[in-house]
Amino acid sequence: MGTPLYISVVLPLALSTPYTYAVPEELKGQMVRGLQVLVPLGERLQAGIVWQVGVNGLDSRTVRKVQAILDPTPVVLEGQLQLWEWMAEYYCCTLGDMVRATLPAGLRFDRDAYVCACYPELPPLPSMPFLAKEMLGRVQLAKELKLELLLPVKGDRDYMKALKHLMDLGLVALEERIRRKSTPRAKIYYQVPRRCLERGGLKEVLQNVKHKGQHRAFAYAFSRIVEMGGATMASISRGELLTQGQATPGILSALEKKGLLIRTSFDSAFYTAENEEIGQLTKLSAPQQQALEQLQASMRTHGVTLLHGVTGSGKTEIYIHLIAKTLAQGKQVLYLLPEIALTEQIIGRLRAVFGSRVGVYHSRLSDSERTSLYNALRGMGGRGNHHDTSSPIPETSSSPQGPDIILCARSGVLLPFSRLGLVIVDEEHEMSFKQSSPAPRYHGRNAAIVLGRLLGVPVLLGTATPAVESYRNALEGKYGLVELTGRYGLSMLPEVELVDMAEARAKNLARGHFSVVLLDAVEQALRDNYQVILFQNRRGYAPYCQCADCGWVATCPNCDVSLTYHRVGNALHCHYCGHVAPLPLECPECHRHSLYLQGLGTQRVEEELTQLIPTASVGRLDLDTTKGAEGAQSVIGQFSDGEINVLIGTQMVAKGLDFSRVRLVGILNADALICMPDFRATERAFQLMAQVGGRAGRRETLGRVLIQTQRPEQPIFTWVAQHSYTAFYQNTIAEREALGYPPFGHLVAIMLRHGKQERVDAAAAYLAGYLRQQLGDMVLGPQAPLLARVCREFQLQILLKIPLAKSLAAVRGILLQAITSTRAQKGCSTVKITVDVDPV
Ligand SMILES: Nc1ncnc2c1ncn2[C@@H]1O[C@H](COP(=O)(O)OP(=O)(O)OP(=O)(O)O)[C@@H](O)[C@H]1O
Ligand SMILES: [Zn+2]
Repeated sequence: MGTPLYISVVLPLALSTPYTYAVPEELKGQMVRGLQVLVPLGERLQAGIVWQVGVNGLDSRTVRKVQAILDPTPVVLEGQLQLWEWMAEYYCCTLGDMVRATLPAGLRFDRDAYVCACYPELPPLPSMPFLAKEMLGRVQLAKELKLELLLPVKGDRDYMKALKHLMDLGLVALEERIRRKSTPRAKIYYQVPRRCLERGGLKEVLQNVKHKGQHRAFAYAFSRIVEMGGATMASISRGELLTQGQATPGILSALEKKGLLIRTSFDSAFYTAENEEIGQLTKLSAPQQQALEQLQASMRTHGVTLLHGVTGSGKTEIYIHLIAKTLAQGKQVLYLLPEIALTEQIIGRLRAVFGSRVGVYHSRLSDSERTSLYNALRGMGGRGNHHDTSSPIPETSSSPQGPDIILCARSGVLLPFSRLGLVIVDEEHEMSFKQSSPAPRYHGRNAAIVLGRLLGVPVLLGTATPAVESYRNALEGKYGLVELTGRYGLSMLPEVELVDMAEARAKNLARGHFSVVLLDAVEQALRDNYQVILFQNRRGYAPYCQCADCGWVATCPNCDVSLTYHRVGNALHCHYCGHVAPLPLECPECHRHSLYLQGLGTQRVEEELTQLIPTASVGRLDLDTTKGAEGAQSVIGQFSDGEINVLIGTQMVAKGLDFSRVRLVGILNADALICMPDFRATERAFQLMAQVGGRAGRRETLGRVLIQTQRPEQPIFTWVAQHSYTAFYQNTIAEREALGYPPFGHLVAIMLRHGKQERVDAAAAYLAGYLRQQLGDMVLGPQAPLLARVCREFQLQILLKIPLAKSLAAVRGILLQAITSTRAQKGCSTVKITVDVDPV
């Protein structure tokens, strides 16, 4: 026996610290950080990640032993572990939260409970309740049964009592077994090699293929891939070839042998095998070239560089040049985007240059595709499921290190990187980079900056409307700053005009929610064969259903919020809990028929517009139309192809879309953006208006933006109209400084929730009192948030406003103690308490 070795292990549970275990002699040589191991916890076995190797000062008699190593190589790399540590500390979450957020399903383990018979032949039995007898009979017959199969409902009390009775008699035993989460079988896809797609390729192939079935199957695959844009990375599923393509497995393998089909395990949305050469890069304009050189210089001296370029200045083109340079050094690029649903355009632009070297990691991928990509990145390409012999992933010729460019929403920062060379955060100002639930409640951009620092990789933030925090960091010299003040080529920033809706109504120059000015502009644009985007940041038809006589408003029974009327289904919906109710025929309070719909949602905009301008062909882009897997893509695609000429949408239409024929952008109700009780309201409103307006006139024709408002005198409209980010910034930063808001202080929001009001009240009062003793007037509240009740739970919020001079780490320490102490109070243990650092 050598000297004992102890390790600490992070378990995917809500535990604040890793647990310590002893390593058996035979496993000692293999212990490294990031390995996945099996350890005992209480009565059960649990998979966990090795956190520290060599923990001192332990008593070998009390420490339990590691049972097994579950994967031969680390599933979490060193850089990831360091990021976990930072995130858990900064965002007040547990390392267990990090495990759950990081590992794809195919690398996680499930626990199953089995009820096993203890005797092959039953001994004479005492008399027992009927339920127990019946249960014993079933177990005895099967020898062992999964617990969930034995109980009619999970945790059913009577059944659990009967089970306990049998266990006490020693007739059955409960056993826990651990197994790898099953991942669905990886699908097989086929691609057509590049040479066949080139001119004349098909003809030549078909001349040389004599077999009729092969002929047909190949022609089918070819035509489908041409339909998909003829890109070499496009792929078609085996299932489709077998059915629509009328192929047989024999035909497919013959075509494969001839090199006419290339087998891959990945959907084209993912990445494919061929290691293609880089396509042609666009030639940068002189200002773009200069910006590129400035960026490169800045990235040598600054960890983070902000590229502030107006809408349509060609930031994406500059990224592409930087990516090409990074790939040329044999390194990877992480490209973060706020919302993966809207990224088809950007994927297309990157694939046009980098082909299959682009990989996309998003929620539409199946568990097995995600696991494959994760494994490929950690250097275990193609063999990710080696434990699961029942479903071998077909061999692919992909490089073992996975794609070189990884396009992803915020969770991309959690992936394993072994040769990262550049991180790009596109549209860095987007507040959707922040995860609000569940923990870790992290900001993707900020986590990316830390990741860059940990790995020694430059981080590039790009946007036309920087977050106030980022711009300040740039002005202060913490970040490098490169600016592009003009659009690419002949394109100019659009002309912005305000429409006074109060005046329009008074003069009878409004129809429904449209001013006549806006209607005329839409008609004119359509007549000239241009396209239009209309922005209204609310989905549904109308946000209120109200009684004109008694003032009653339809509200959600589970949440403190009015119900939104949706035309589709003619019903009232809660946007928070999903509750749906039919539209009442009369007011439930006063029983008169005076109900009317108030307010404006995208469906109503659509309805009014089609009535007012019947020639318009309208598409809608909001959460309701994008729920299906391809929803957003199909609306965006139809608009790109000109099948529709008016696109109506929520903030989704403000995100980096590049359409060549949009001449007009209309903002229907700008006031709804501005009058929000939030210190970030002005920032969000400015960014939204500048971004959505920035979709207009992106080619030669001058674009026009019409903003409808009741209060045109507000300064924000001047900043938007003059495209003056600087004016916006100077005003906003002064206001933030005066009030001590970020970036002049940190905010931490503590939310308490419970089904009973008195429980939340008591817990919040205690917690706030505890915090106030230590932190004084940094503590605000408790107060009811905008939504005092959501999903039948009452909510109270305590806000910490922490000056920059104060150590955030010290405050977090106090906060965690305060929460522990609150949970220990009588009646408070079931109150849910969540902490959100830097909430948005
Ligand atoms: N050097 C170039 N050569 C050819 N086309 C270019 C060049 N630079 C930009 N463009 C074109 O101009 C349009 C706007 O560029 P791009 O989408 O890259 O701008 P952006 O700064 O990313 O815009 P936004 O911030 O509004 O999303 C695109 O259609 C792009 O292809
Ligand atoms: Zn609700």
